[in-house]
Amino acid sequence: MSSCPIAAVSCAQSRKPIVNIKSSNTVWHHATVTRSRREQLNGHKGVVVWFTGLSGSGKSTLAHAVEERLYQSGCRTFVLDGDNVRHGLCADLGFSDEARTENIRRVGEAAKLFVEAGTVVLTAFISPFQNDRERVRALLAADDFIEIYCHCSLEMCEQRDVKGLYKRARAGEISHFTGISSPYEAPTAPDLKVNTDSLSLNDSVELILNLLRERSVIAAA
Ligand SMILES: Nc1ncnc2c1ncn2[C@@H]1O[C@H](COP(=O)(O)OS(=O)(=O)O)[C@@H](OP(=O)(O)O)[C@H]1O
Ligand SMILES: Nc1ncnc2c1ncn2[C@@H]1O[C@H](COP(=O)(O)OP(=O)(O)O)[C@@H](O)[C@H]1O
Repeated sequence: MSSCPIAAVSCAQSRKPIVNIKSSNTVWHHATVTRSRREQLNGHKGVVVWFTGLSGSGKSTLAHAVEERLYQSGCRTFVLDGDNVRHGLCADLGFSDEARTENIRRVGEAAKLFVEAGTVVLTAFISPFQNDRERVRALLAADDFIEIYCHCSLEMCEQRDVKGLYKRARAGEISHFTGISSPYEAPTAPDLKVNTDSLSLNDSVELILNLLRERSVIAAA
């Protein structure tokens, strides 16, 4: 279960938050409808399933395919997707290292709210920096964050070029493009590594669902 929110705030303060907490005269209001009551109602626990990988590595495809399966089995789910979130919550952010760090910080906080709501939230962000991903993990209880590394070679991602962005990045039309002119730090100890350049979509989905069963997020098949 989630830790005391006040403890989470002081923990964030000790880790030097990227955005200073400016609203100092605020007091946490405790809900009577708690996370555990919501989870009881939903029949499953809340969790973050965090997909990371290069553009075109399969994050969105997998997040939505896994969501579909979870939805069909009666789970409360939501996908937070990089492209979509950048149309609203993070519309003010570009692709510098600092902007990506702030993007992931905001998404981590949003994902934490979904977990409090007892939801299985699936996030599809490149999230290229190990520190940023670790900071999100640290926001949550140990069981509440599952990191899935969508592993796919740059060559294959470029070959797929789902949105034509690699071609434009190679032509110099897009700067700071991950894998070309901006770094990607691969996870050193992900909860699961899915090789999307060799596995089928179905097999990849099954791997992830098996992990969710193992972690008791969903009932055994
Ligand atoms: N410069 C640059 N580098 C990488 N990606 C770019 C860039 N410009 C636009 N895009 C599009 O934005 C999507 C990535 O956004 P994210 O929020 O996931 O990025 S990050 O986590 O903050 O690094 C990414 O989506 P995916 O292809 O689904 O990963 C791209 O469609
Ligand atoms: N095992 C797999 N898992 C996910 N996507 C796959 C897999 N095999 C092939 N693909 C294809 O790779 C592409 C991944 O694109 P997308 O999901 O948009 O990536 P990302 O969200 O990481 O940018 C899609 O065209 C998808 O059909």
